Amino acid sequence: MGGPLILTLSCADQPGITARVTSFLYERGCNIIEAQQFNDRAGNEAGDRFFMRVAFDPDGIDSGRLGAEFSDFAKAHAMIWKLARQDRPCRVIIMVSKFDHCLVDLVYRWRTGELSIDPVAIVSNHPREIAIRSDIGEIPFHYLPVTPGTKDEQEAALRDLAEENQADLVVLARYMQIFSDAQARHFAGRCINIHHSFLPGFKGARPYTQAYERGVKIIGATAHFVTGDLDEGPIIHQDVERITHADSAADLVRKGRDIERRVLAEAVRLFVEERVLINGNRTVVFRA
Ligand SMILES: Nc1nc2c(c(=O)[nH]1)N[C@@H](CN(C=O)c1ccc(C(=O)N[C@@H](CCC(=O)O)C(=O)O)cc1)CN2
Repeated sequence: MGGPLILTLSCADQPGITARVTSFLYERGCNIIEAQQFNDRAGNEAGDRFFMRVAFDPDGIDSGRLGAEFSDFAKAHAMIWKLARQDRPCRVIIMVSKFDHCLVDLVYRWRTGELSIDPVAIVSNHPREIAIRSDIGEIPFHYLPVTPGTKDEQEAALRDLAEENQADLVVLARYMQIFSDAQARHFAGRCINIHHSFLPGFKGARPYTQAYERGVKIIGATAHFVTGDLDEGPIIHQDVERITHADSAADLVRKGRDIERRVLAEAVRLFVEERVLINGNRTVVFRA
């Protein structure tokens, strides 16, 4: 019998829903470790939306049987839900173009046991000697070059790689090619990008140049889910740093690297721990 399970769900808000979910677990001998919920009263046309994350010890019940019984419960409440094992590492494909600082940071946090991930592949649209300047050890590297004429094939190759490796998550760690709408839809909710600006400011290419020319006093980074709309996916995590008039564009790039690394790592941790729920074009993040 494995360790704790994590149940995440969303549904139309309804009186007593929290009690019904916790009672469902209690009646099957489960012991709740952590529970958080949020009721989005943002005035959606469909009404208030309820979100919940429950970590629990299944104790006596088999997770397969629990899932089957919860499936009936979820149908009765029109829930979107997921049941995951807390101790199962998240199988991750990490994609990179020419700047590997975020990639190397994720690999370090994996090697030290900080991030519960299993990096099943590293993918770049550039050859290994261009894309990777650091030791990535035994992680398989896949060179997937792309041109406008080969984009369909290159994207199909990524889908095949994700399927073959049963990847749970694709991380765009400064991967600088735009996913087609179809590719973004294929990986909806399981592809995270690190954008090197404090969105919604400075979308698109070369955000540090844009920021320098605008004369900003703060720079930032944003980790978000990838959608067909460039740099407009639901935001997971952001952070910023102050800069001054004396900082050059190169200084912004240098100072930005540290922000990008920590923002992406935190977003991956939140995803791995099933703490991020998508709420339209926003997220609900149940932080520890
Ligand atoms: N469908 C999506 N694909 C990608 C997203 C996204 O949000 N939705 N994020 C990007 C990463 N990114 C910023 O974080 C980004 C990448 C590329 C560009 C861009 O304009 N690229 C040019 C070429 C630039 C170059 O080669 O240096 C282009 O493709 O025409 C802007 C932002 C990853 N993919």
